[in-house]
Amino acid sequence: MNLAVPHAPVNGAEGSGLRVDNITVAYRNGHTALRNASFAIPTGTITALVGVNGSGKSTLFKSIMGFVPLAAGKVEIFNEPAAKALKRNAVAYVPQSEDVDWNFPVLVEDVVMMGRYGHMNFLRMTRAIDRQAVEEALERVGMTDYRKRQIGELSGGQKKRVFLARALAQEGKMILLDEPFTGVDVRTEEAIIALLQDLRAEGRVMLVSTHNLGSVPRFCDRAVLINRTVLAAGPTQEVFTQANLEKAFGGVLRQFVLGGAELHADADPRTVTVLSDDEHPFVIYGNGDEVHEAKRGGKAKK
Ligand SMILES: Nc1ncnc2c1ncn2[C@@H]1O[C@H](COP(=O)(O)OP(=O)(O)OP(=O)(O)O)[C@@H](O)[C@H]1O
Repeated sequence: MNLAVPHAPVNGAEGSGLRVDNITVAYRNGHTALRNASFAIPTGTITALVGVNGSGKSTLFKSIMGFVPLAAGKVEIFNEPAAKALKRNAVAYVPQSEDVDWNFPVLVEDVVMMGRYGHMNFLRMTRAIDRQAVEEALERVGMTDYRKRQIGELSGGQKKRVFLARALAQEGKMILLDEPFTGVDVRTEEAIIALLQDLRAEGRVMLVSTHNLGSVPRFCDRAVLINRTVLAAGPTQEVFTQANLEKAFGGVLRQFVLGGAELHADADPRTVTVLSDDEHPFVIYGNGDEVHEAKRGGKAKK
């Protein structure tokens, strides 16, 4: 297990993407949502951000984006202070659906164009290069046909795609995605995962919060487990273990184990363990060393 420590080394050959160094975030009502949280992730990777409701995932995204102030600690992006990287548009943020006002009357193509604002001058005159970036981004998420639709008229999955397109149009080297799979069907989830994998191949760095535990080992190289602080962070194989998930989720985690005569006709001692916080479960076969993808739509029993 690779417990997060301040200044944890990032993988040798890869560059430093994000370094969260001992941050504490307290809201105005006095609630400390994160305390002494530290982890580091390299470029060219996808990192899962996992934790129970209220564990501080959205707070972490907002503190990286500079939307909430840090009471202590610092965030570095691509080896420079976060504020500097944010100013040069290096970070794109796809917020949780609940954080967006869908009644705001705006066309799909205008939402995607917002990703270009940081590339424009203060008059926000769109240039051919901006229009081309919007077109390419819409094409990449399969939403070209919806460009003239009002954003509020789209389904949950379509809205997510549009916000992904906005992040693409921004050309951010780092993309933060807050629960991109919530409320989307399996096909859209697969499409989003394929897109994230392409972006990883381009050398970008992505931090993705999700409750779909079963999907994490399939597409995330790394995982950060949080509950008001970072409990564990590092490569998925080392960090995304039953013991760490139990630590992160406590009583919220549902678990059932199949073994003995229920599973085998012989004396094979191996078991199937299903862990879920009620989205796609995480299935472990054997003694925890072998990880198998969860069967889609499966639900764990208490
Ligand atoms: N603006 C705010 N003012 C005060 N407290 C807040 C504010 N936003 C969040 N909190 C509190 O901070 C804690 C962390 O919230 P946060 O939204 O970061 O959790 P989360 O892990 O993203 O949860 P979920 O999985 O439900 O989205 C919660 O206890 C929440 O009530």
